[in-house]
Amino acid sequence: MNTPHLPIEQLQAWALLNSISFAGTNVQRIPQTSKGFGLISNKDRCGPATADDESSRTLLTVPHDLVLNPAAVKEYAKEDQRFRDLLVAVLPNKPRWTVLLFLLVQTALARRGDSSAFGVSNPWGQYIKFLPKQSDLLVPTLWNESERDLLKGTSLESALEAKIRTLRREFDKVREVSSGIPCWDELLWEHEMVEFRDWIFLDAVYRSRALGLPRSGESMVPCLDMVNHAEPANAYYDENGQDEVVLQQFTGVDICEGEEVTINYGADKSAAEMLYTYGFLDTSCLPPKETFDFPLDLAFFECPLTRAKLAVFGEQQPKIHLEYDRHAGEITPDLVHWECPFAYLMCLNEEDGLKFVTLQETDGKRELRVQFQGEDVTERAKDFKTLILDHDHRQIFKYRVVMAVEHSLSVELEKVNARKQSWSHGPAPGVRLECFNSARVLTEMQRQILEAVREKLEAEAMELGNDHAVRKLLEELQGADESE
Ligand SMILES: C[S@@+](CC[C@H](N)C(=O)[O-])C[C@H]1O[C@@H](n2cnc3c(N)ncnc32)[C@H](O)[C@@H]1O
Repeated sequence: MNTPHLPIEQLQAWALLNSISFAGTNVQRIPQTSKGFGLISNKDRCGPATADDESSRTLLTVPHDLVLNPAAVKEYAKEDQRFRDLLVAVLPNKPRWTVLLFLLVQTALARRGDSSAFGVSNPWGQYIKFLPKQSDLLVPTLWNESERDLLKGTSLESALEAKIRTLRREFDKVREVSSGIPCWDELLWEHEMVEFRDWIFLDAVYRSRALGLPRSGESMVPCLDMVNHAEPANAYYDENGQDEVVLQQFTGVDICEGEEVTINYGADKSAAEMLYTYGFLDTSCLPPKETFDFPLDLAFFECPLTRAKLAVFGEQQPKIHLEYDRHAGEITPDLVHWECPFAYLMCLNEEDGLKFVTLQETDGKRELRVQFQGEDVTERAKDFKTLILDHDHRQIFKYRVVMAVEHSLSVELEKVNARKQSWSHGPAPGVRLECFNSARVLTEMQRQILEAVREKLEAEAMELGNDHAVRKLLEELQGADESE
């Protein structure tokens, strides 16, 4: 079901009604781009040389009570008994979830049309009608299956799968709990007013439009969330002495009549993060450090202790973290860096001095502890890279780690390389050009980094292979293979 939309020309009237002031700016569609709407200056503005004259630099002011964040939703719930019941029943365990629940209810009310029977009306009930349509939001959780396939072999493949699983769990819980409350069952489910795709959409909306306010924290601010990203940007947001959210022109920066007003969504965000969060990649201003994670392939170790190792490490899907220092130059093995703390624990066995014990606590609970060379090291489970340094076989352990990480990266590279040819054919039917282009840029960038890390790992394996103990181990393994 679609949410009714309001033409963007009506935004000024909605803003006036809610005491938002645009100071010589207005929201318009940005032509010849896939940006959607943006904020445009209606006049020439010479950037003041100093920060003193705050009011002349102000482009937009939004009252504090329109800011949407978990605290604001809790305030709203104080006035609206039925929503409060829903919140208490669902018991969202993450603050973000509280906001999504609020937006889901506003969506259902907007679709129903007559919301008078359903509690306290809220400006967001109208504002959500100015938000992009689901088909216009290019955040990858909303890409179709063929588009998502393009991200196979990139760091976003497993991140997206995990995210969709989490969203599914959340939505199922909302559905299960709210259908047990008659008024919410009627509004949300009786006429299938909302569905899973709405939950994915609202998550994408909040992720791509929330800003980190200095005092109020992560929040969505109506109208300010119409401002697009640029690097360098010509404006920034802040909270003033009256608790209002203000958009300010940078000192010393001019903005011409008709020019777009922009902010910076985060100078340190990697390409993958930009695509995941906002659905676009701006290759003209990539951050100095590119960082991303890949899952470590646990099957490689064929280890019966895997579950115990994961439990003491405290992660279910440990990652290999990769970094590339873009400012230092082209992508080469000496400018890339890898980390995988779990692999150092994963590569150890009982014969290396690793032991798991369960302790009975005074309250009857049992606790899993890990020992290494006779010492309890549970609190240092993430630091086996250091713990192995005193061991006679440290070079062998490092060799195992390098081989395991190289194997995992090779699996990803194989997936990426398998699709290399298809990029030259352009997007397949049903794949949007913007998604195709973003996926191609991300894939190629990460492929080059993966190749450089793999080269580095090969060099590290070669160096470790010169170690006497490692050579002996390799000869033994080779002997065992030949005798099989
Ligand atoms: C905070 S909203 C900005 C308002 C949005 N353009 C709209 O029409 O509602 C963020 C979204 O705007 C788009 N966007 C912002 N900056 C962009 C840029 N530099 N290039 C392409 N899209 C951009 C992306 O779709 C992003 O998810």
